[in-house]
Amino acid sequence: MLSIRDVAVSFAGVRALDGVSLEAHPGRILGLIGPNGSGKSTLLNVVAGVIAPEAGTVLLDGRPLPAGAPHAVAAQGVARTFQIPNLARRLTVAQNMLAGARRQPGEALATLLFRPGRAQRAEAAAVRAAFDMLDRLGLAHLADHPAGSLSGGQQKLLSMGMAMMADPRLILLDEPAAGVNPVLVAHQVVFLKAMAAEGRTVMLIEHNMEMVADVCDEVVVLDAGAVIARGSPAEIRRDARVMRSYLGEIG
Ligand SMILES: Nc1ncnc2c1ncn2[C@@H]1O[C@H](COP(=O)(O)OP(=O)(O)OP(=O)(O)O)[C@@H](O)[C@H]1O
Repeated sequence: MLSIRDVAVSFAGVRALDGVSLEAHPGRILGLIGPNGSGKSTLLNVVAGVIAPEAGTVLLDGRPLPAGAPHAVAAQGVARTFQIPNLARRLTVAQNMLAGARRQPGEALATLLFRPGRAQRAEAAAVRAAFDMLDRLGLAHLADHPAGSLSGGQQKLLSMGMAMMADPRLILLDEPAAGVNPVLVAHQVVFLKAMAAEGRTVMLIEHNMEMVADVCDEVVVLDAGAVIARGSPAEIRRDARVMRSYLGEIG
């Protein structure tokens, strides 16, 4: 379980997060919504260890996640995607997917020198896992294409798969549906539900309210750096305060 407790962040004296607390549970998908500038990305960056909060803690399964140390946070089983996918555009789709795999034993020099068979087996398993993931995402037919030649939506799907290759306990997604056509959003929905069904905790920032309603078990609404509502997607749609702060975007 992810527990965010009383997290506060300021930028040059401006409060971006003002004592935010929330919980996200394994096997469930939590949506984080709110108007532009309400602090959603900042909160994601705190959890991912990119921003060290000036107050508050983030716990994963009861243990504090290191603050301001993204690699250490990733090593605890936290993966994320970005608004703009972080891909090696000239490498193939399959090579990108492989790069998402958790450090393989083959990368350790000692293993390579003294246990070459083990390193080879691990590499073969990683290649299989990468192709399985491409299959799940409906991208297998593009395996040999440069990642940069994919559509924006396909790149977002690829980056989701890459994040999943590390077998994370917690996955953080920043606007996966933005600029993506409805067919690929439907792929994302199926994929995210499957990830949650495997017992992972999923937290996503999303402006696409149709996707939020479709995929999220629970929604937390931020406004001006504070949580103003939480509940099921249906409850959030009925919340008058949310409607007031968020009317233009909730549709
Ligand atoms: N690196 C930064 N330096 C200064 N101010 C920042 C920085 N990052 C965010 N902010 C400010 O913090 C507040 C919260 O921003 P944040 O990006 O977290 O909001 P958001 O809800 O993710 O917005 P959006 O939906 O537009 O992505 C905003 O007022 C923003 O201008």
